[in-house]
Amino acid sequence: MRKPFICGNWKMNKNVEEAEAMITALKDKVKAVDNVEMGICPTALCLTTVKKAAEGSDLVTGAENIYWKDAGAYTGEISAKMLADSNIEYTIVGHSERREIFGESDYEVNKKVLSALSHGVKPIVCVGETLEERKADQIEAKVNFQVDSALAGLSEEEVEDVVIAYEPIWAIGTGETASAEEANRVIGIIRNNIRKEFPKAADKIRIQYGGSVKPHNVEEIMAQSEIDGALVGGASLEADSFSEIILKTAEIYK
Ligand SMILES: O=C[C@H](O)COP(=O)(O)O
Repeated sequence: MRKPFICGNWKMNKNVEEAEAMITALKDKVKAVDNVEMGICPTALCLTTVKKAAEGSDLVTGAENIYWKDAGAYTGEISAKMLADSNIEYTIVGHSERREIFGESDYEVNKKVLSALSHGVKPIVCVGETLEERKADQIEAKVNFQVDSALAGLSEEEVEDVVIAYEPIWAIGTGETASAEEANRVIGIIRNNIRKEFPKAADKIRIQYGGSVKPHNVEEIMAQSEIDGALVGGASLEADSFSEIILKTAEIYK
């Protein structure tokens, strides 16, 4: 069985003091959990604070974005090598906000995935369709293209270390979710597509759902057979709501 992964994406929220306080509160609430991988992706400014505050717990830390070069004249960027040097385990790559607001392409997403893996940092690759694409029956074409592009050039072993987050763009921060069955259906499509090129990795790779995951809907989502966790935005900002999501997932996987 794949170990579920519940990961918070704080986006551009929390200063250093708030980050430390939240992790201190969270780690106490989830200290008994051993069957769910738990993580937080804070801003670059708070990465080492979160890492340090999480010491003594099973919480892992991830960046929200990287650039694919190791070092150099790339103002404003951080590299996978820098994350690895600070023992940061994960990085989100290709979040829809980065694709839409900052124009990040599938080509860049692939370069970032390759760079992350080359430094032992696990990428959480976000994919998902817009409402227009959903209405035009293009969900499958869109997510499979994004996943194929992101995984281009990877070995089967490397694919096992990747996490995919299926986040329908229309469900992010809107309070709207894909029904649990629909999320499960699309995630099944993604897994079957991965199976064509990576038959062994397809059953091992974890595919999360993201988009308005909250304490009140997480049980339904996590009860689905293809869904291996959640990438949580808004509800990861408070220790109470995020720990509730983790504890309910742990209960389902008992
Ligand atoms: O990365 C997380 C997603 O964008 C979901 O955000 P949300 O839970 O606030 O809808």
